[in-house]
Amino acid sequence: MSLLEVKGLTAGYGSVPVVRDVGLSVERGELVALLGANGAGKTTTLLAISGLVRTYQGEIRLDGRPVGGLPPAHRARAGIQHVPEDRSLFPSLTVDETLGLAAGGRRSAEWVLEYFPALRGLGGRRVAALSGGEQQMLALARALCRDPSLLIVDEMSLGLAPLVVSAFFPVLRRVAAERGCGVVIVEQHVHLALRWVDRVHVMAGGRVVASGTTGEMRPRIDELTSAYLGEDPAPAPGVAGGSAAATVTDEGENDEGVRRP
Ligand SMILES: Nc1ncnc2c1ncn2[C@@H]1O[C@H](COP(=O)(O)OP(=O)(O)OP(=O)(O)O)[C@@H](O)[C@H]1O
Repeated sequence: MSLLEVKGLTAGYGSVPVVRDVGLSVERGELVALLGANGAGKTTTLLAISGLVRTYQGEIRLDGRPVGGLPPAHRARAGIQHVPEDRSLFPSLTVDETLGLAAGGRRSAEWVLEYFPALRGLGGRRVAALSGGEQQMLALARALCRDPSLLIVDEMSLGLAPLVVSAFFPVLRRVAAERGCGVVIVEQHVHLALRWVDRVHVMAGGRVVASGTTGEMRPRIDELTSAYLGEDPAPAPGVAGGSAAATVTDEGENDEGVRRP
């Protein structure tokens, strides 16, 4: 049984469906990328999985349990954590306050900081004073504080340099492997995603038009790019990967050298 199974999902805004008959799955410990050009329906699909937009038809199962009828807060309790495109952090809170609120006093956020050690030195800093990379780290760390079984990350790279983004992938791989959670990422850097994820779903016009393992999709990258994906804002030359703990303290810095296993 897959961790997440989505079948025949039709969802949208008001009375207008914008994604139709979407099917996808995520296994435990797996990184899955949702790729597609602007407006393809990636964000809407993720929002529908989290219960944040209207679903007209279809099935969403988490660990075999139907969650499609549950309100967003119940889906979150069931194990779904969503890092939205805008990260939705509170600018006036400090890093410690943000993580403390997310942990809700139930458990320490200490284990989360092992994945993001750069946040340790920033505990008293307000979100508004963090760099874009640090804010993304905090948004990911906040989501992990709830120990999700499914982590959804929309546009992880938005506003960040490819070098910074490449530092997050090995961390997510480690999280998935060590915590056994599934991770779904919308990523605009197609080549970067293909270097790190296990499986890919390509969306166009509100539908999933291609799916496969990274190994299956890599040889099709040119075909998929010209048909559906548009231009890839390709990673900077020489970006090979990042360390398994995000140490980005400012845009443009990371540890390099760890490749996808
Ligand atoms: N709040 C909304 N109300 C109505 N239509 C919307 C709304 N948000 C998005 N849409 C429309 O839904 C379609 C899919 O948008 P969506 O944001 O899901 O695509 P996307 O693949 O995530 O694109 P991008 O990469 O640009 O974020 C687009 O045509 C978009 O204009």
